[in-house]
Amino acid sequence: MGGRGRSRTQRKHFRESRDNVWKHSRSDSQQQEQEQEQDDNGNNKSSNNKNPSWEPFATQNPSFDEYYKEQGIVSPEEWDAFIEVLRKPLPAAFRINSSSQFCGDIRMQLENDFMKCLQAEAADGGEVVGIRPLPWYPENLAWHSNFSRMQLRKNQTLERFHEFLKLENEIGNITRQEAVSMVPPLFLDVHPDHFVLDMCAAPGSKTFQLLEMIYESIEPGSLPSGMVVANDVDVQRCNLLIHQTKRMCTANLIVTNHEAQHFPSCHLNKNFANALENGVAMEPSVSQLLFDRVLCDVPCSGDGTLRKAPDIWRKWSVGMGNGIHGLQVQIAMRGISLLKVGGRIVYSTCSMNPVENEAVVAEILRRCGGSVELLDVSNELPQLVRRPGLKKWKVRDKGIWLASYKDVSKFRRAGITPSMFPSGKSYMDTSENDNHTDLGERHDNGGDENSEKKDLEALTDVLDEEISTLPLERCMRIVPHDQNTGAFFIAVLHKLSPLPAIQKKPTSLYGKLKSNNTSRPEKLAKDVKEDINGVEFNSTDVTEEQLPEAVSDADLLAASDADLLGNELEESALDTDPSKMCDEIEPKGIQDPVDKETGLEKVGGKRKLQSQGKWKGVDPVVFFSNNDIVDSITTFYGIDESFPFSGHLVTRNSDTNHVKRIYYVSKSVKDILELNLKGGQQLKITSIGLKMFERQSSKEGSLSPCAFRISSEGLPLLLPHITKQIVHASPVDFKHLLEYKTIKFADFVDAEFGEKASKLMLGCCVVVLRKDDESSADPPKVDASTIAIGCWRGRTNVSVMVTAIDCQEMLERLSMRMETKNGSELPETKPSDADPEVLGTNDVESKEDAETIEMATVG
Ligand SMILES: C[S@@+](CC[C@H](N)C(=O)[O-])C[C@H]1O[C@@H](n2cnc3c(N)ncnc32)[C@H](O)[C@@H]1O
Repeated sequence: MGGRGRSRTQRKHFRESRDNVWKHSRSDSQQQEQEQEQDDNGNNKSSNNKNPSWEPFATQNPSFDEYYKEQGIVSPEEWDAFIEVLRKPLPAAFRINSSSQFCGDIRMQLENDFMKCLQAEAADGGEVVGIRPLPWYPENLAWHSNFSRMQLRKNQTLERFHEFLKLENEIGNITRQEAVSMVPPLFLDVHPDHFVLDMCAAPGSKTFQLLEMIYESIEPGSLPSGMVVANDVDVQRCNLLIHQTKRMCTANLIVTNHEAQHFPSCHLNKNFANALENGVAMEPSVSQLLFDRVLCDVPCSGDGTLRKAPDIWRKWSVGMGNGIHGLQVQIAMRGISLLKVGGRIVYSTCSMNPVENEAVVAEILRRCGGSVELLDVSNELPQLVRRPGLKKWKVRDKGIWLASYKDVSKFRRAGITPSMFPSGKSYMDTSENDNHTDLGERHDNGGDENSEKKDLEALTDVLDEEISTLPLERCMRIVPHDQNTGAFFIAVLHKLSPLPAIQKKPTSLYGKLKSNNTSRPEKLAKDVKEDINGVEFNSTDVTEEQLPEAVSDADLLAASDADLLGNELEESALDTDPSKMCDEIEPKGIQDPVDKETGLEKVGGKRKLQSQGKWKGVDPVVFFSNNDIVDSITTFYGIDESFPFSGHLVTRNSDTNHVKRIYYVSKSVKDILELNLKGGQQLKITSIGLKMFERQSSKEGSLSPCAFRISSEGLPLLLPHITKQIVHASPVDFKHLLEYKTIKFADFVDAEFGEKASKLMLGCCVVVLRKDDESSADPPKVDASTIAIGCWRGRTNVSVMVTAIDCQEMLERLSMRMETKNGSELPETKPSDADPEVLGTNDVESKEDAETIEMATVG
């Protein structure tokens, strides 16, 4: 699976929307130049730069220094080393897609070719240039490379390596990803039968990793029983996520577009449950959507990505972390509520700030009242250097250090909450038995803001330190100077029992509601009840004392539909847009926010809104039930009966006669889809399943007995199950097809192959590369190493439906395999004349429907 099967259109989107990490951005080189231009204190020497757009990024920010020195995330002795590394550009890192058919070949090439060549050159006195596997990532699948443009220009091996990376990245065999961003999925312990929720998933690098884990050890032609739901609130970033994960060619993924803190608890609705009781409907196999694993990679201030995004130096302020803490708690709590008992949730940020990290973890532990445990994972990934979480920290607000909530003036209580402090205690809690004068109290009784500030400044020196009693040392903080990376924070939690139900006083619920939306009390009460039906509750063992915040987790759980908590975030005066904060690339240059296949809404565009589904602007997902079409496809390709086919097909168009694309969904996704349909379409699905068939739109296509061709994404899954329209080619004919794209039946080197091809029906067919030990008489066998391409059997020839770049990659892989095996190349014979009848050799992009030109391999 993965690393193949993208159409040119998809790849174009993908390329345009991603930074090219192999090409040092101008900011990187500017940063390097700037380093040279700085004096020892980090001050800029060059002051005569008139063009502001050419200003180098300032890699310093006094508030940043002051804040983190005080928080003690590194010791005072380490500070200089820490800050020095933070100012340096980040080395590139990438992962080999473990589910790609060519995973082993690529790893071998990195280990035996590039790494060794560069080592040999260094030993010969050349410049030392590092490419090396990340020691903590399993099976040498993740790599780090560090070289400058100058080195690239001077070194031939590096130049070759650079070209290799560009090609494999484009093909999808490798994925560029910041090293530390690869860590959270590794702690999630995902198995192929798990249902996994990735709550804040775009642009999708971690989703891709999770999918690879689901697919581990899965045979070609079969699917894992687990699945991934990847969610993001941002429509445009959802599109990026869809394009990223499409490279995985998976039927086990649903992409949704919700606020994670309000992710729906998808369960049977009351009407359906009643119908069941009356024996009216069939019971679905899943009655509520809960997950075995949840990844909660929340939006954050992103200061762990300073090396990659040096503009954060300028933007950084204390308010960024304070402003987003509340949302982070809400998202994590929602994740825990959607987690099965016994399941694991990973909370992560690319921020170093304890308010976004330890404070959030501490708050969720308090809210969960013993039903969730913070795991000690110190013996997992032992080679990953990390530091224990902090037990104490302070909160800074408006230039003042606050050691506990009692230090917060009443004017600031909307933005600074008790949950930000190590004890998590509210003003009421901390003022009890407190002998010294309490500022909060004093100002509640009529102090003005200026005198309050003076008082607080005076108090700063004598703040009582709060120390958390929770085992926060089990959290992990990765700091840049430990292993030349970005920074990251990770906490691993285990759900031990159902979440406690909170018996809220009706007044606080409605009080909150009143201030938000006085006209909705009845609706809210109904929403709460419905959601409680869906989410597990145990009303026995929690008291309000365990819930320091005004809004309890019961509210939080209950509020997935009600907009109960929305205002809390607004009140906390975010000085930055959380949806744009991310440890990964920004979706630059997305040309068209509509994914034409998924039907995702075009923001501000002219797309006609569909009204069939619950969600405006998003085409509904419908099971494809046109038996005539399904039968014609089954017969044409001879799909064997053992393959679960009918019932697994979906489309985004309820008019089955005009369907252009048919998608395949795994059993797990099918079950959830059925649940969603029966439960009132709670899920806003922007993409689902694997594109398996596409309507053939060309003139010649209409002459084929089957209107639908197999899409390149669908071929790997279908290949072991098709018995017709499939032929095996010798290596030399296979290579010729890739080289010349169209070959007349009579021109194949193996005449028998030409004859067999001519006997296929007009239309889509599959050409499989014959293995050394197979004769043309053998029936086709398919295994993990089988290589196949989608082709078109025309009137006089066979034409490949493969783009030029995919052909190039496939040819390179084939010749590398041949060389390794025989030490020899394939014979260079050329067919008499390549016929561009269907697809011109160099004409792939000019065809009317560029998406018809595809390739697929099995793996
Ligand atoms: C740190 S990035 C996620 C990176 C991603 N996990 C990856 O590895 O590629 C945070 C993401 O959260 C999304 N986001 C922000 N607020 C959100 C919310 N309330 N609900 C869901 N997603 C949100 C942003 O759009 C952004 O894509």
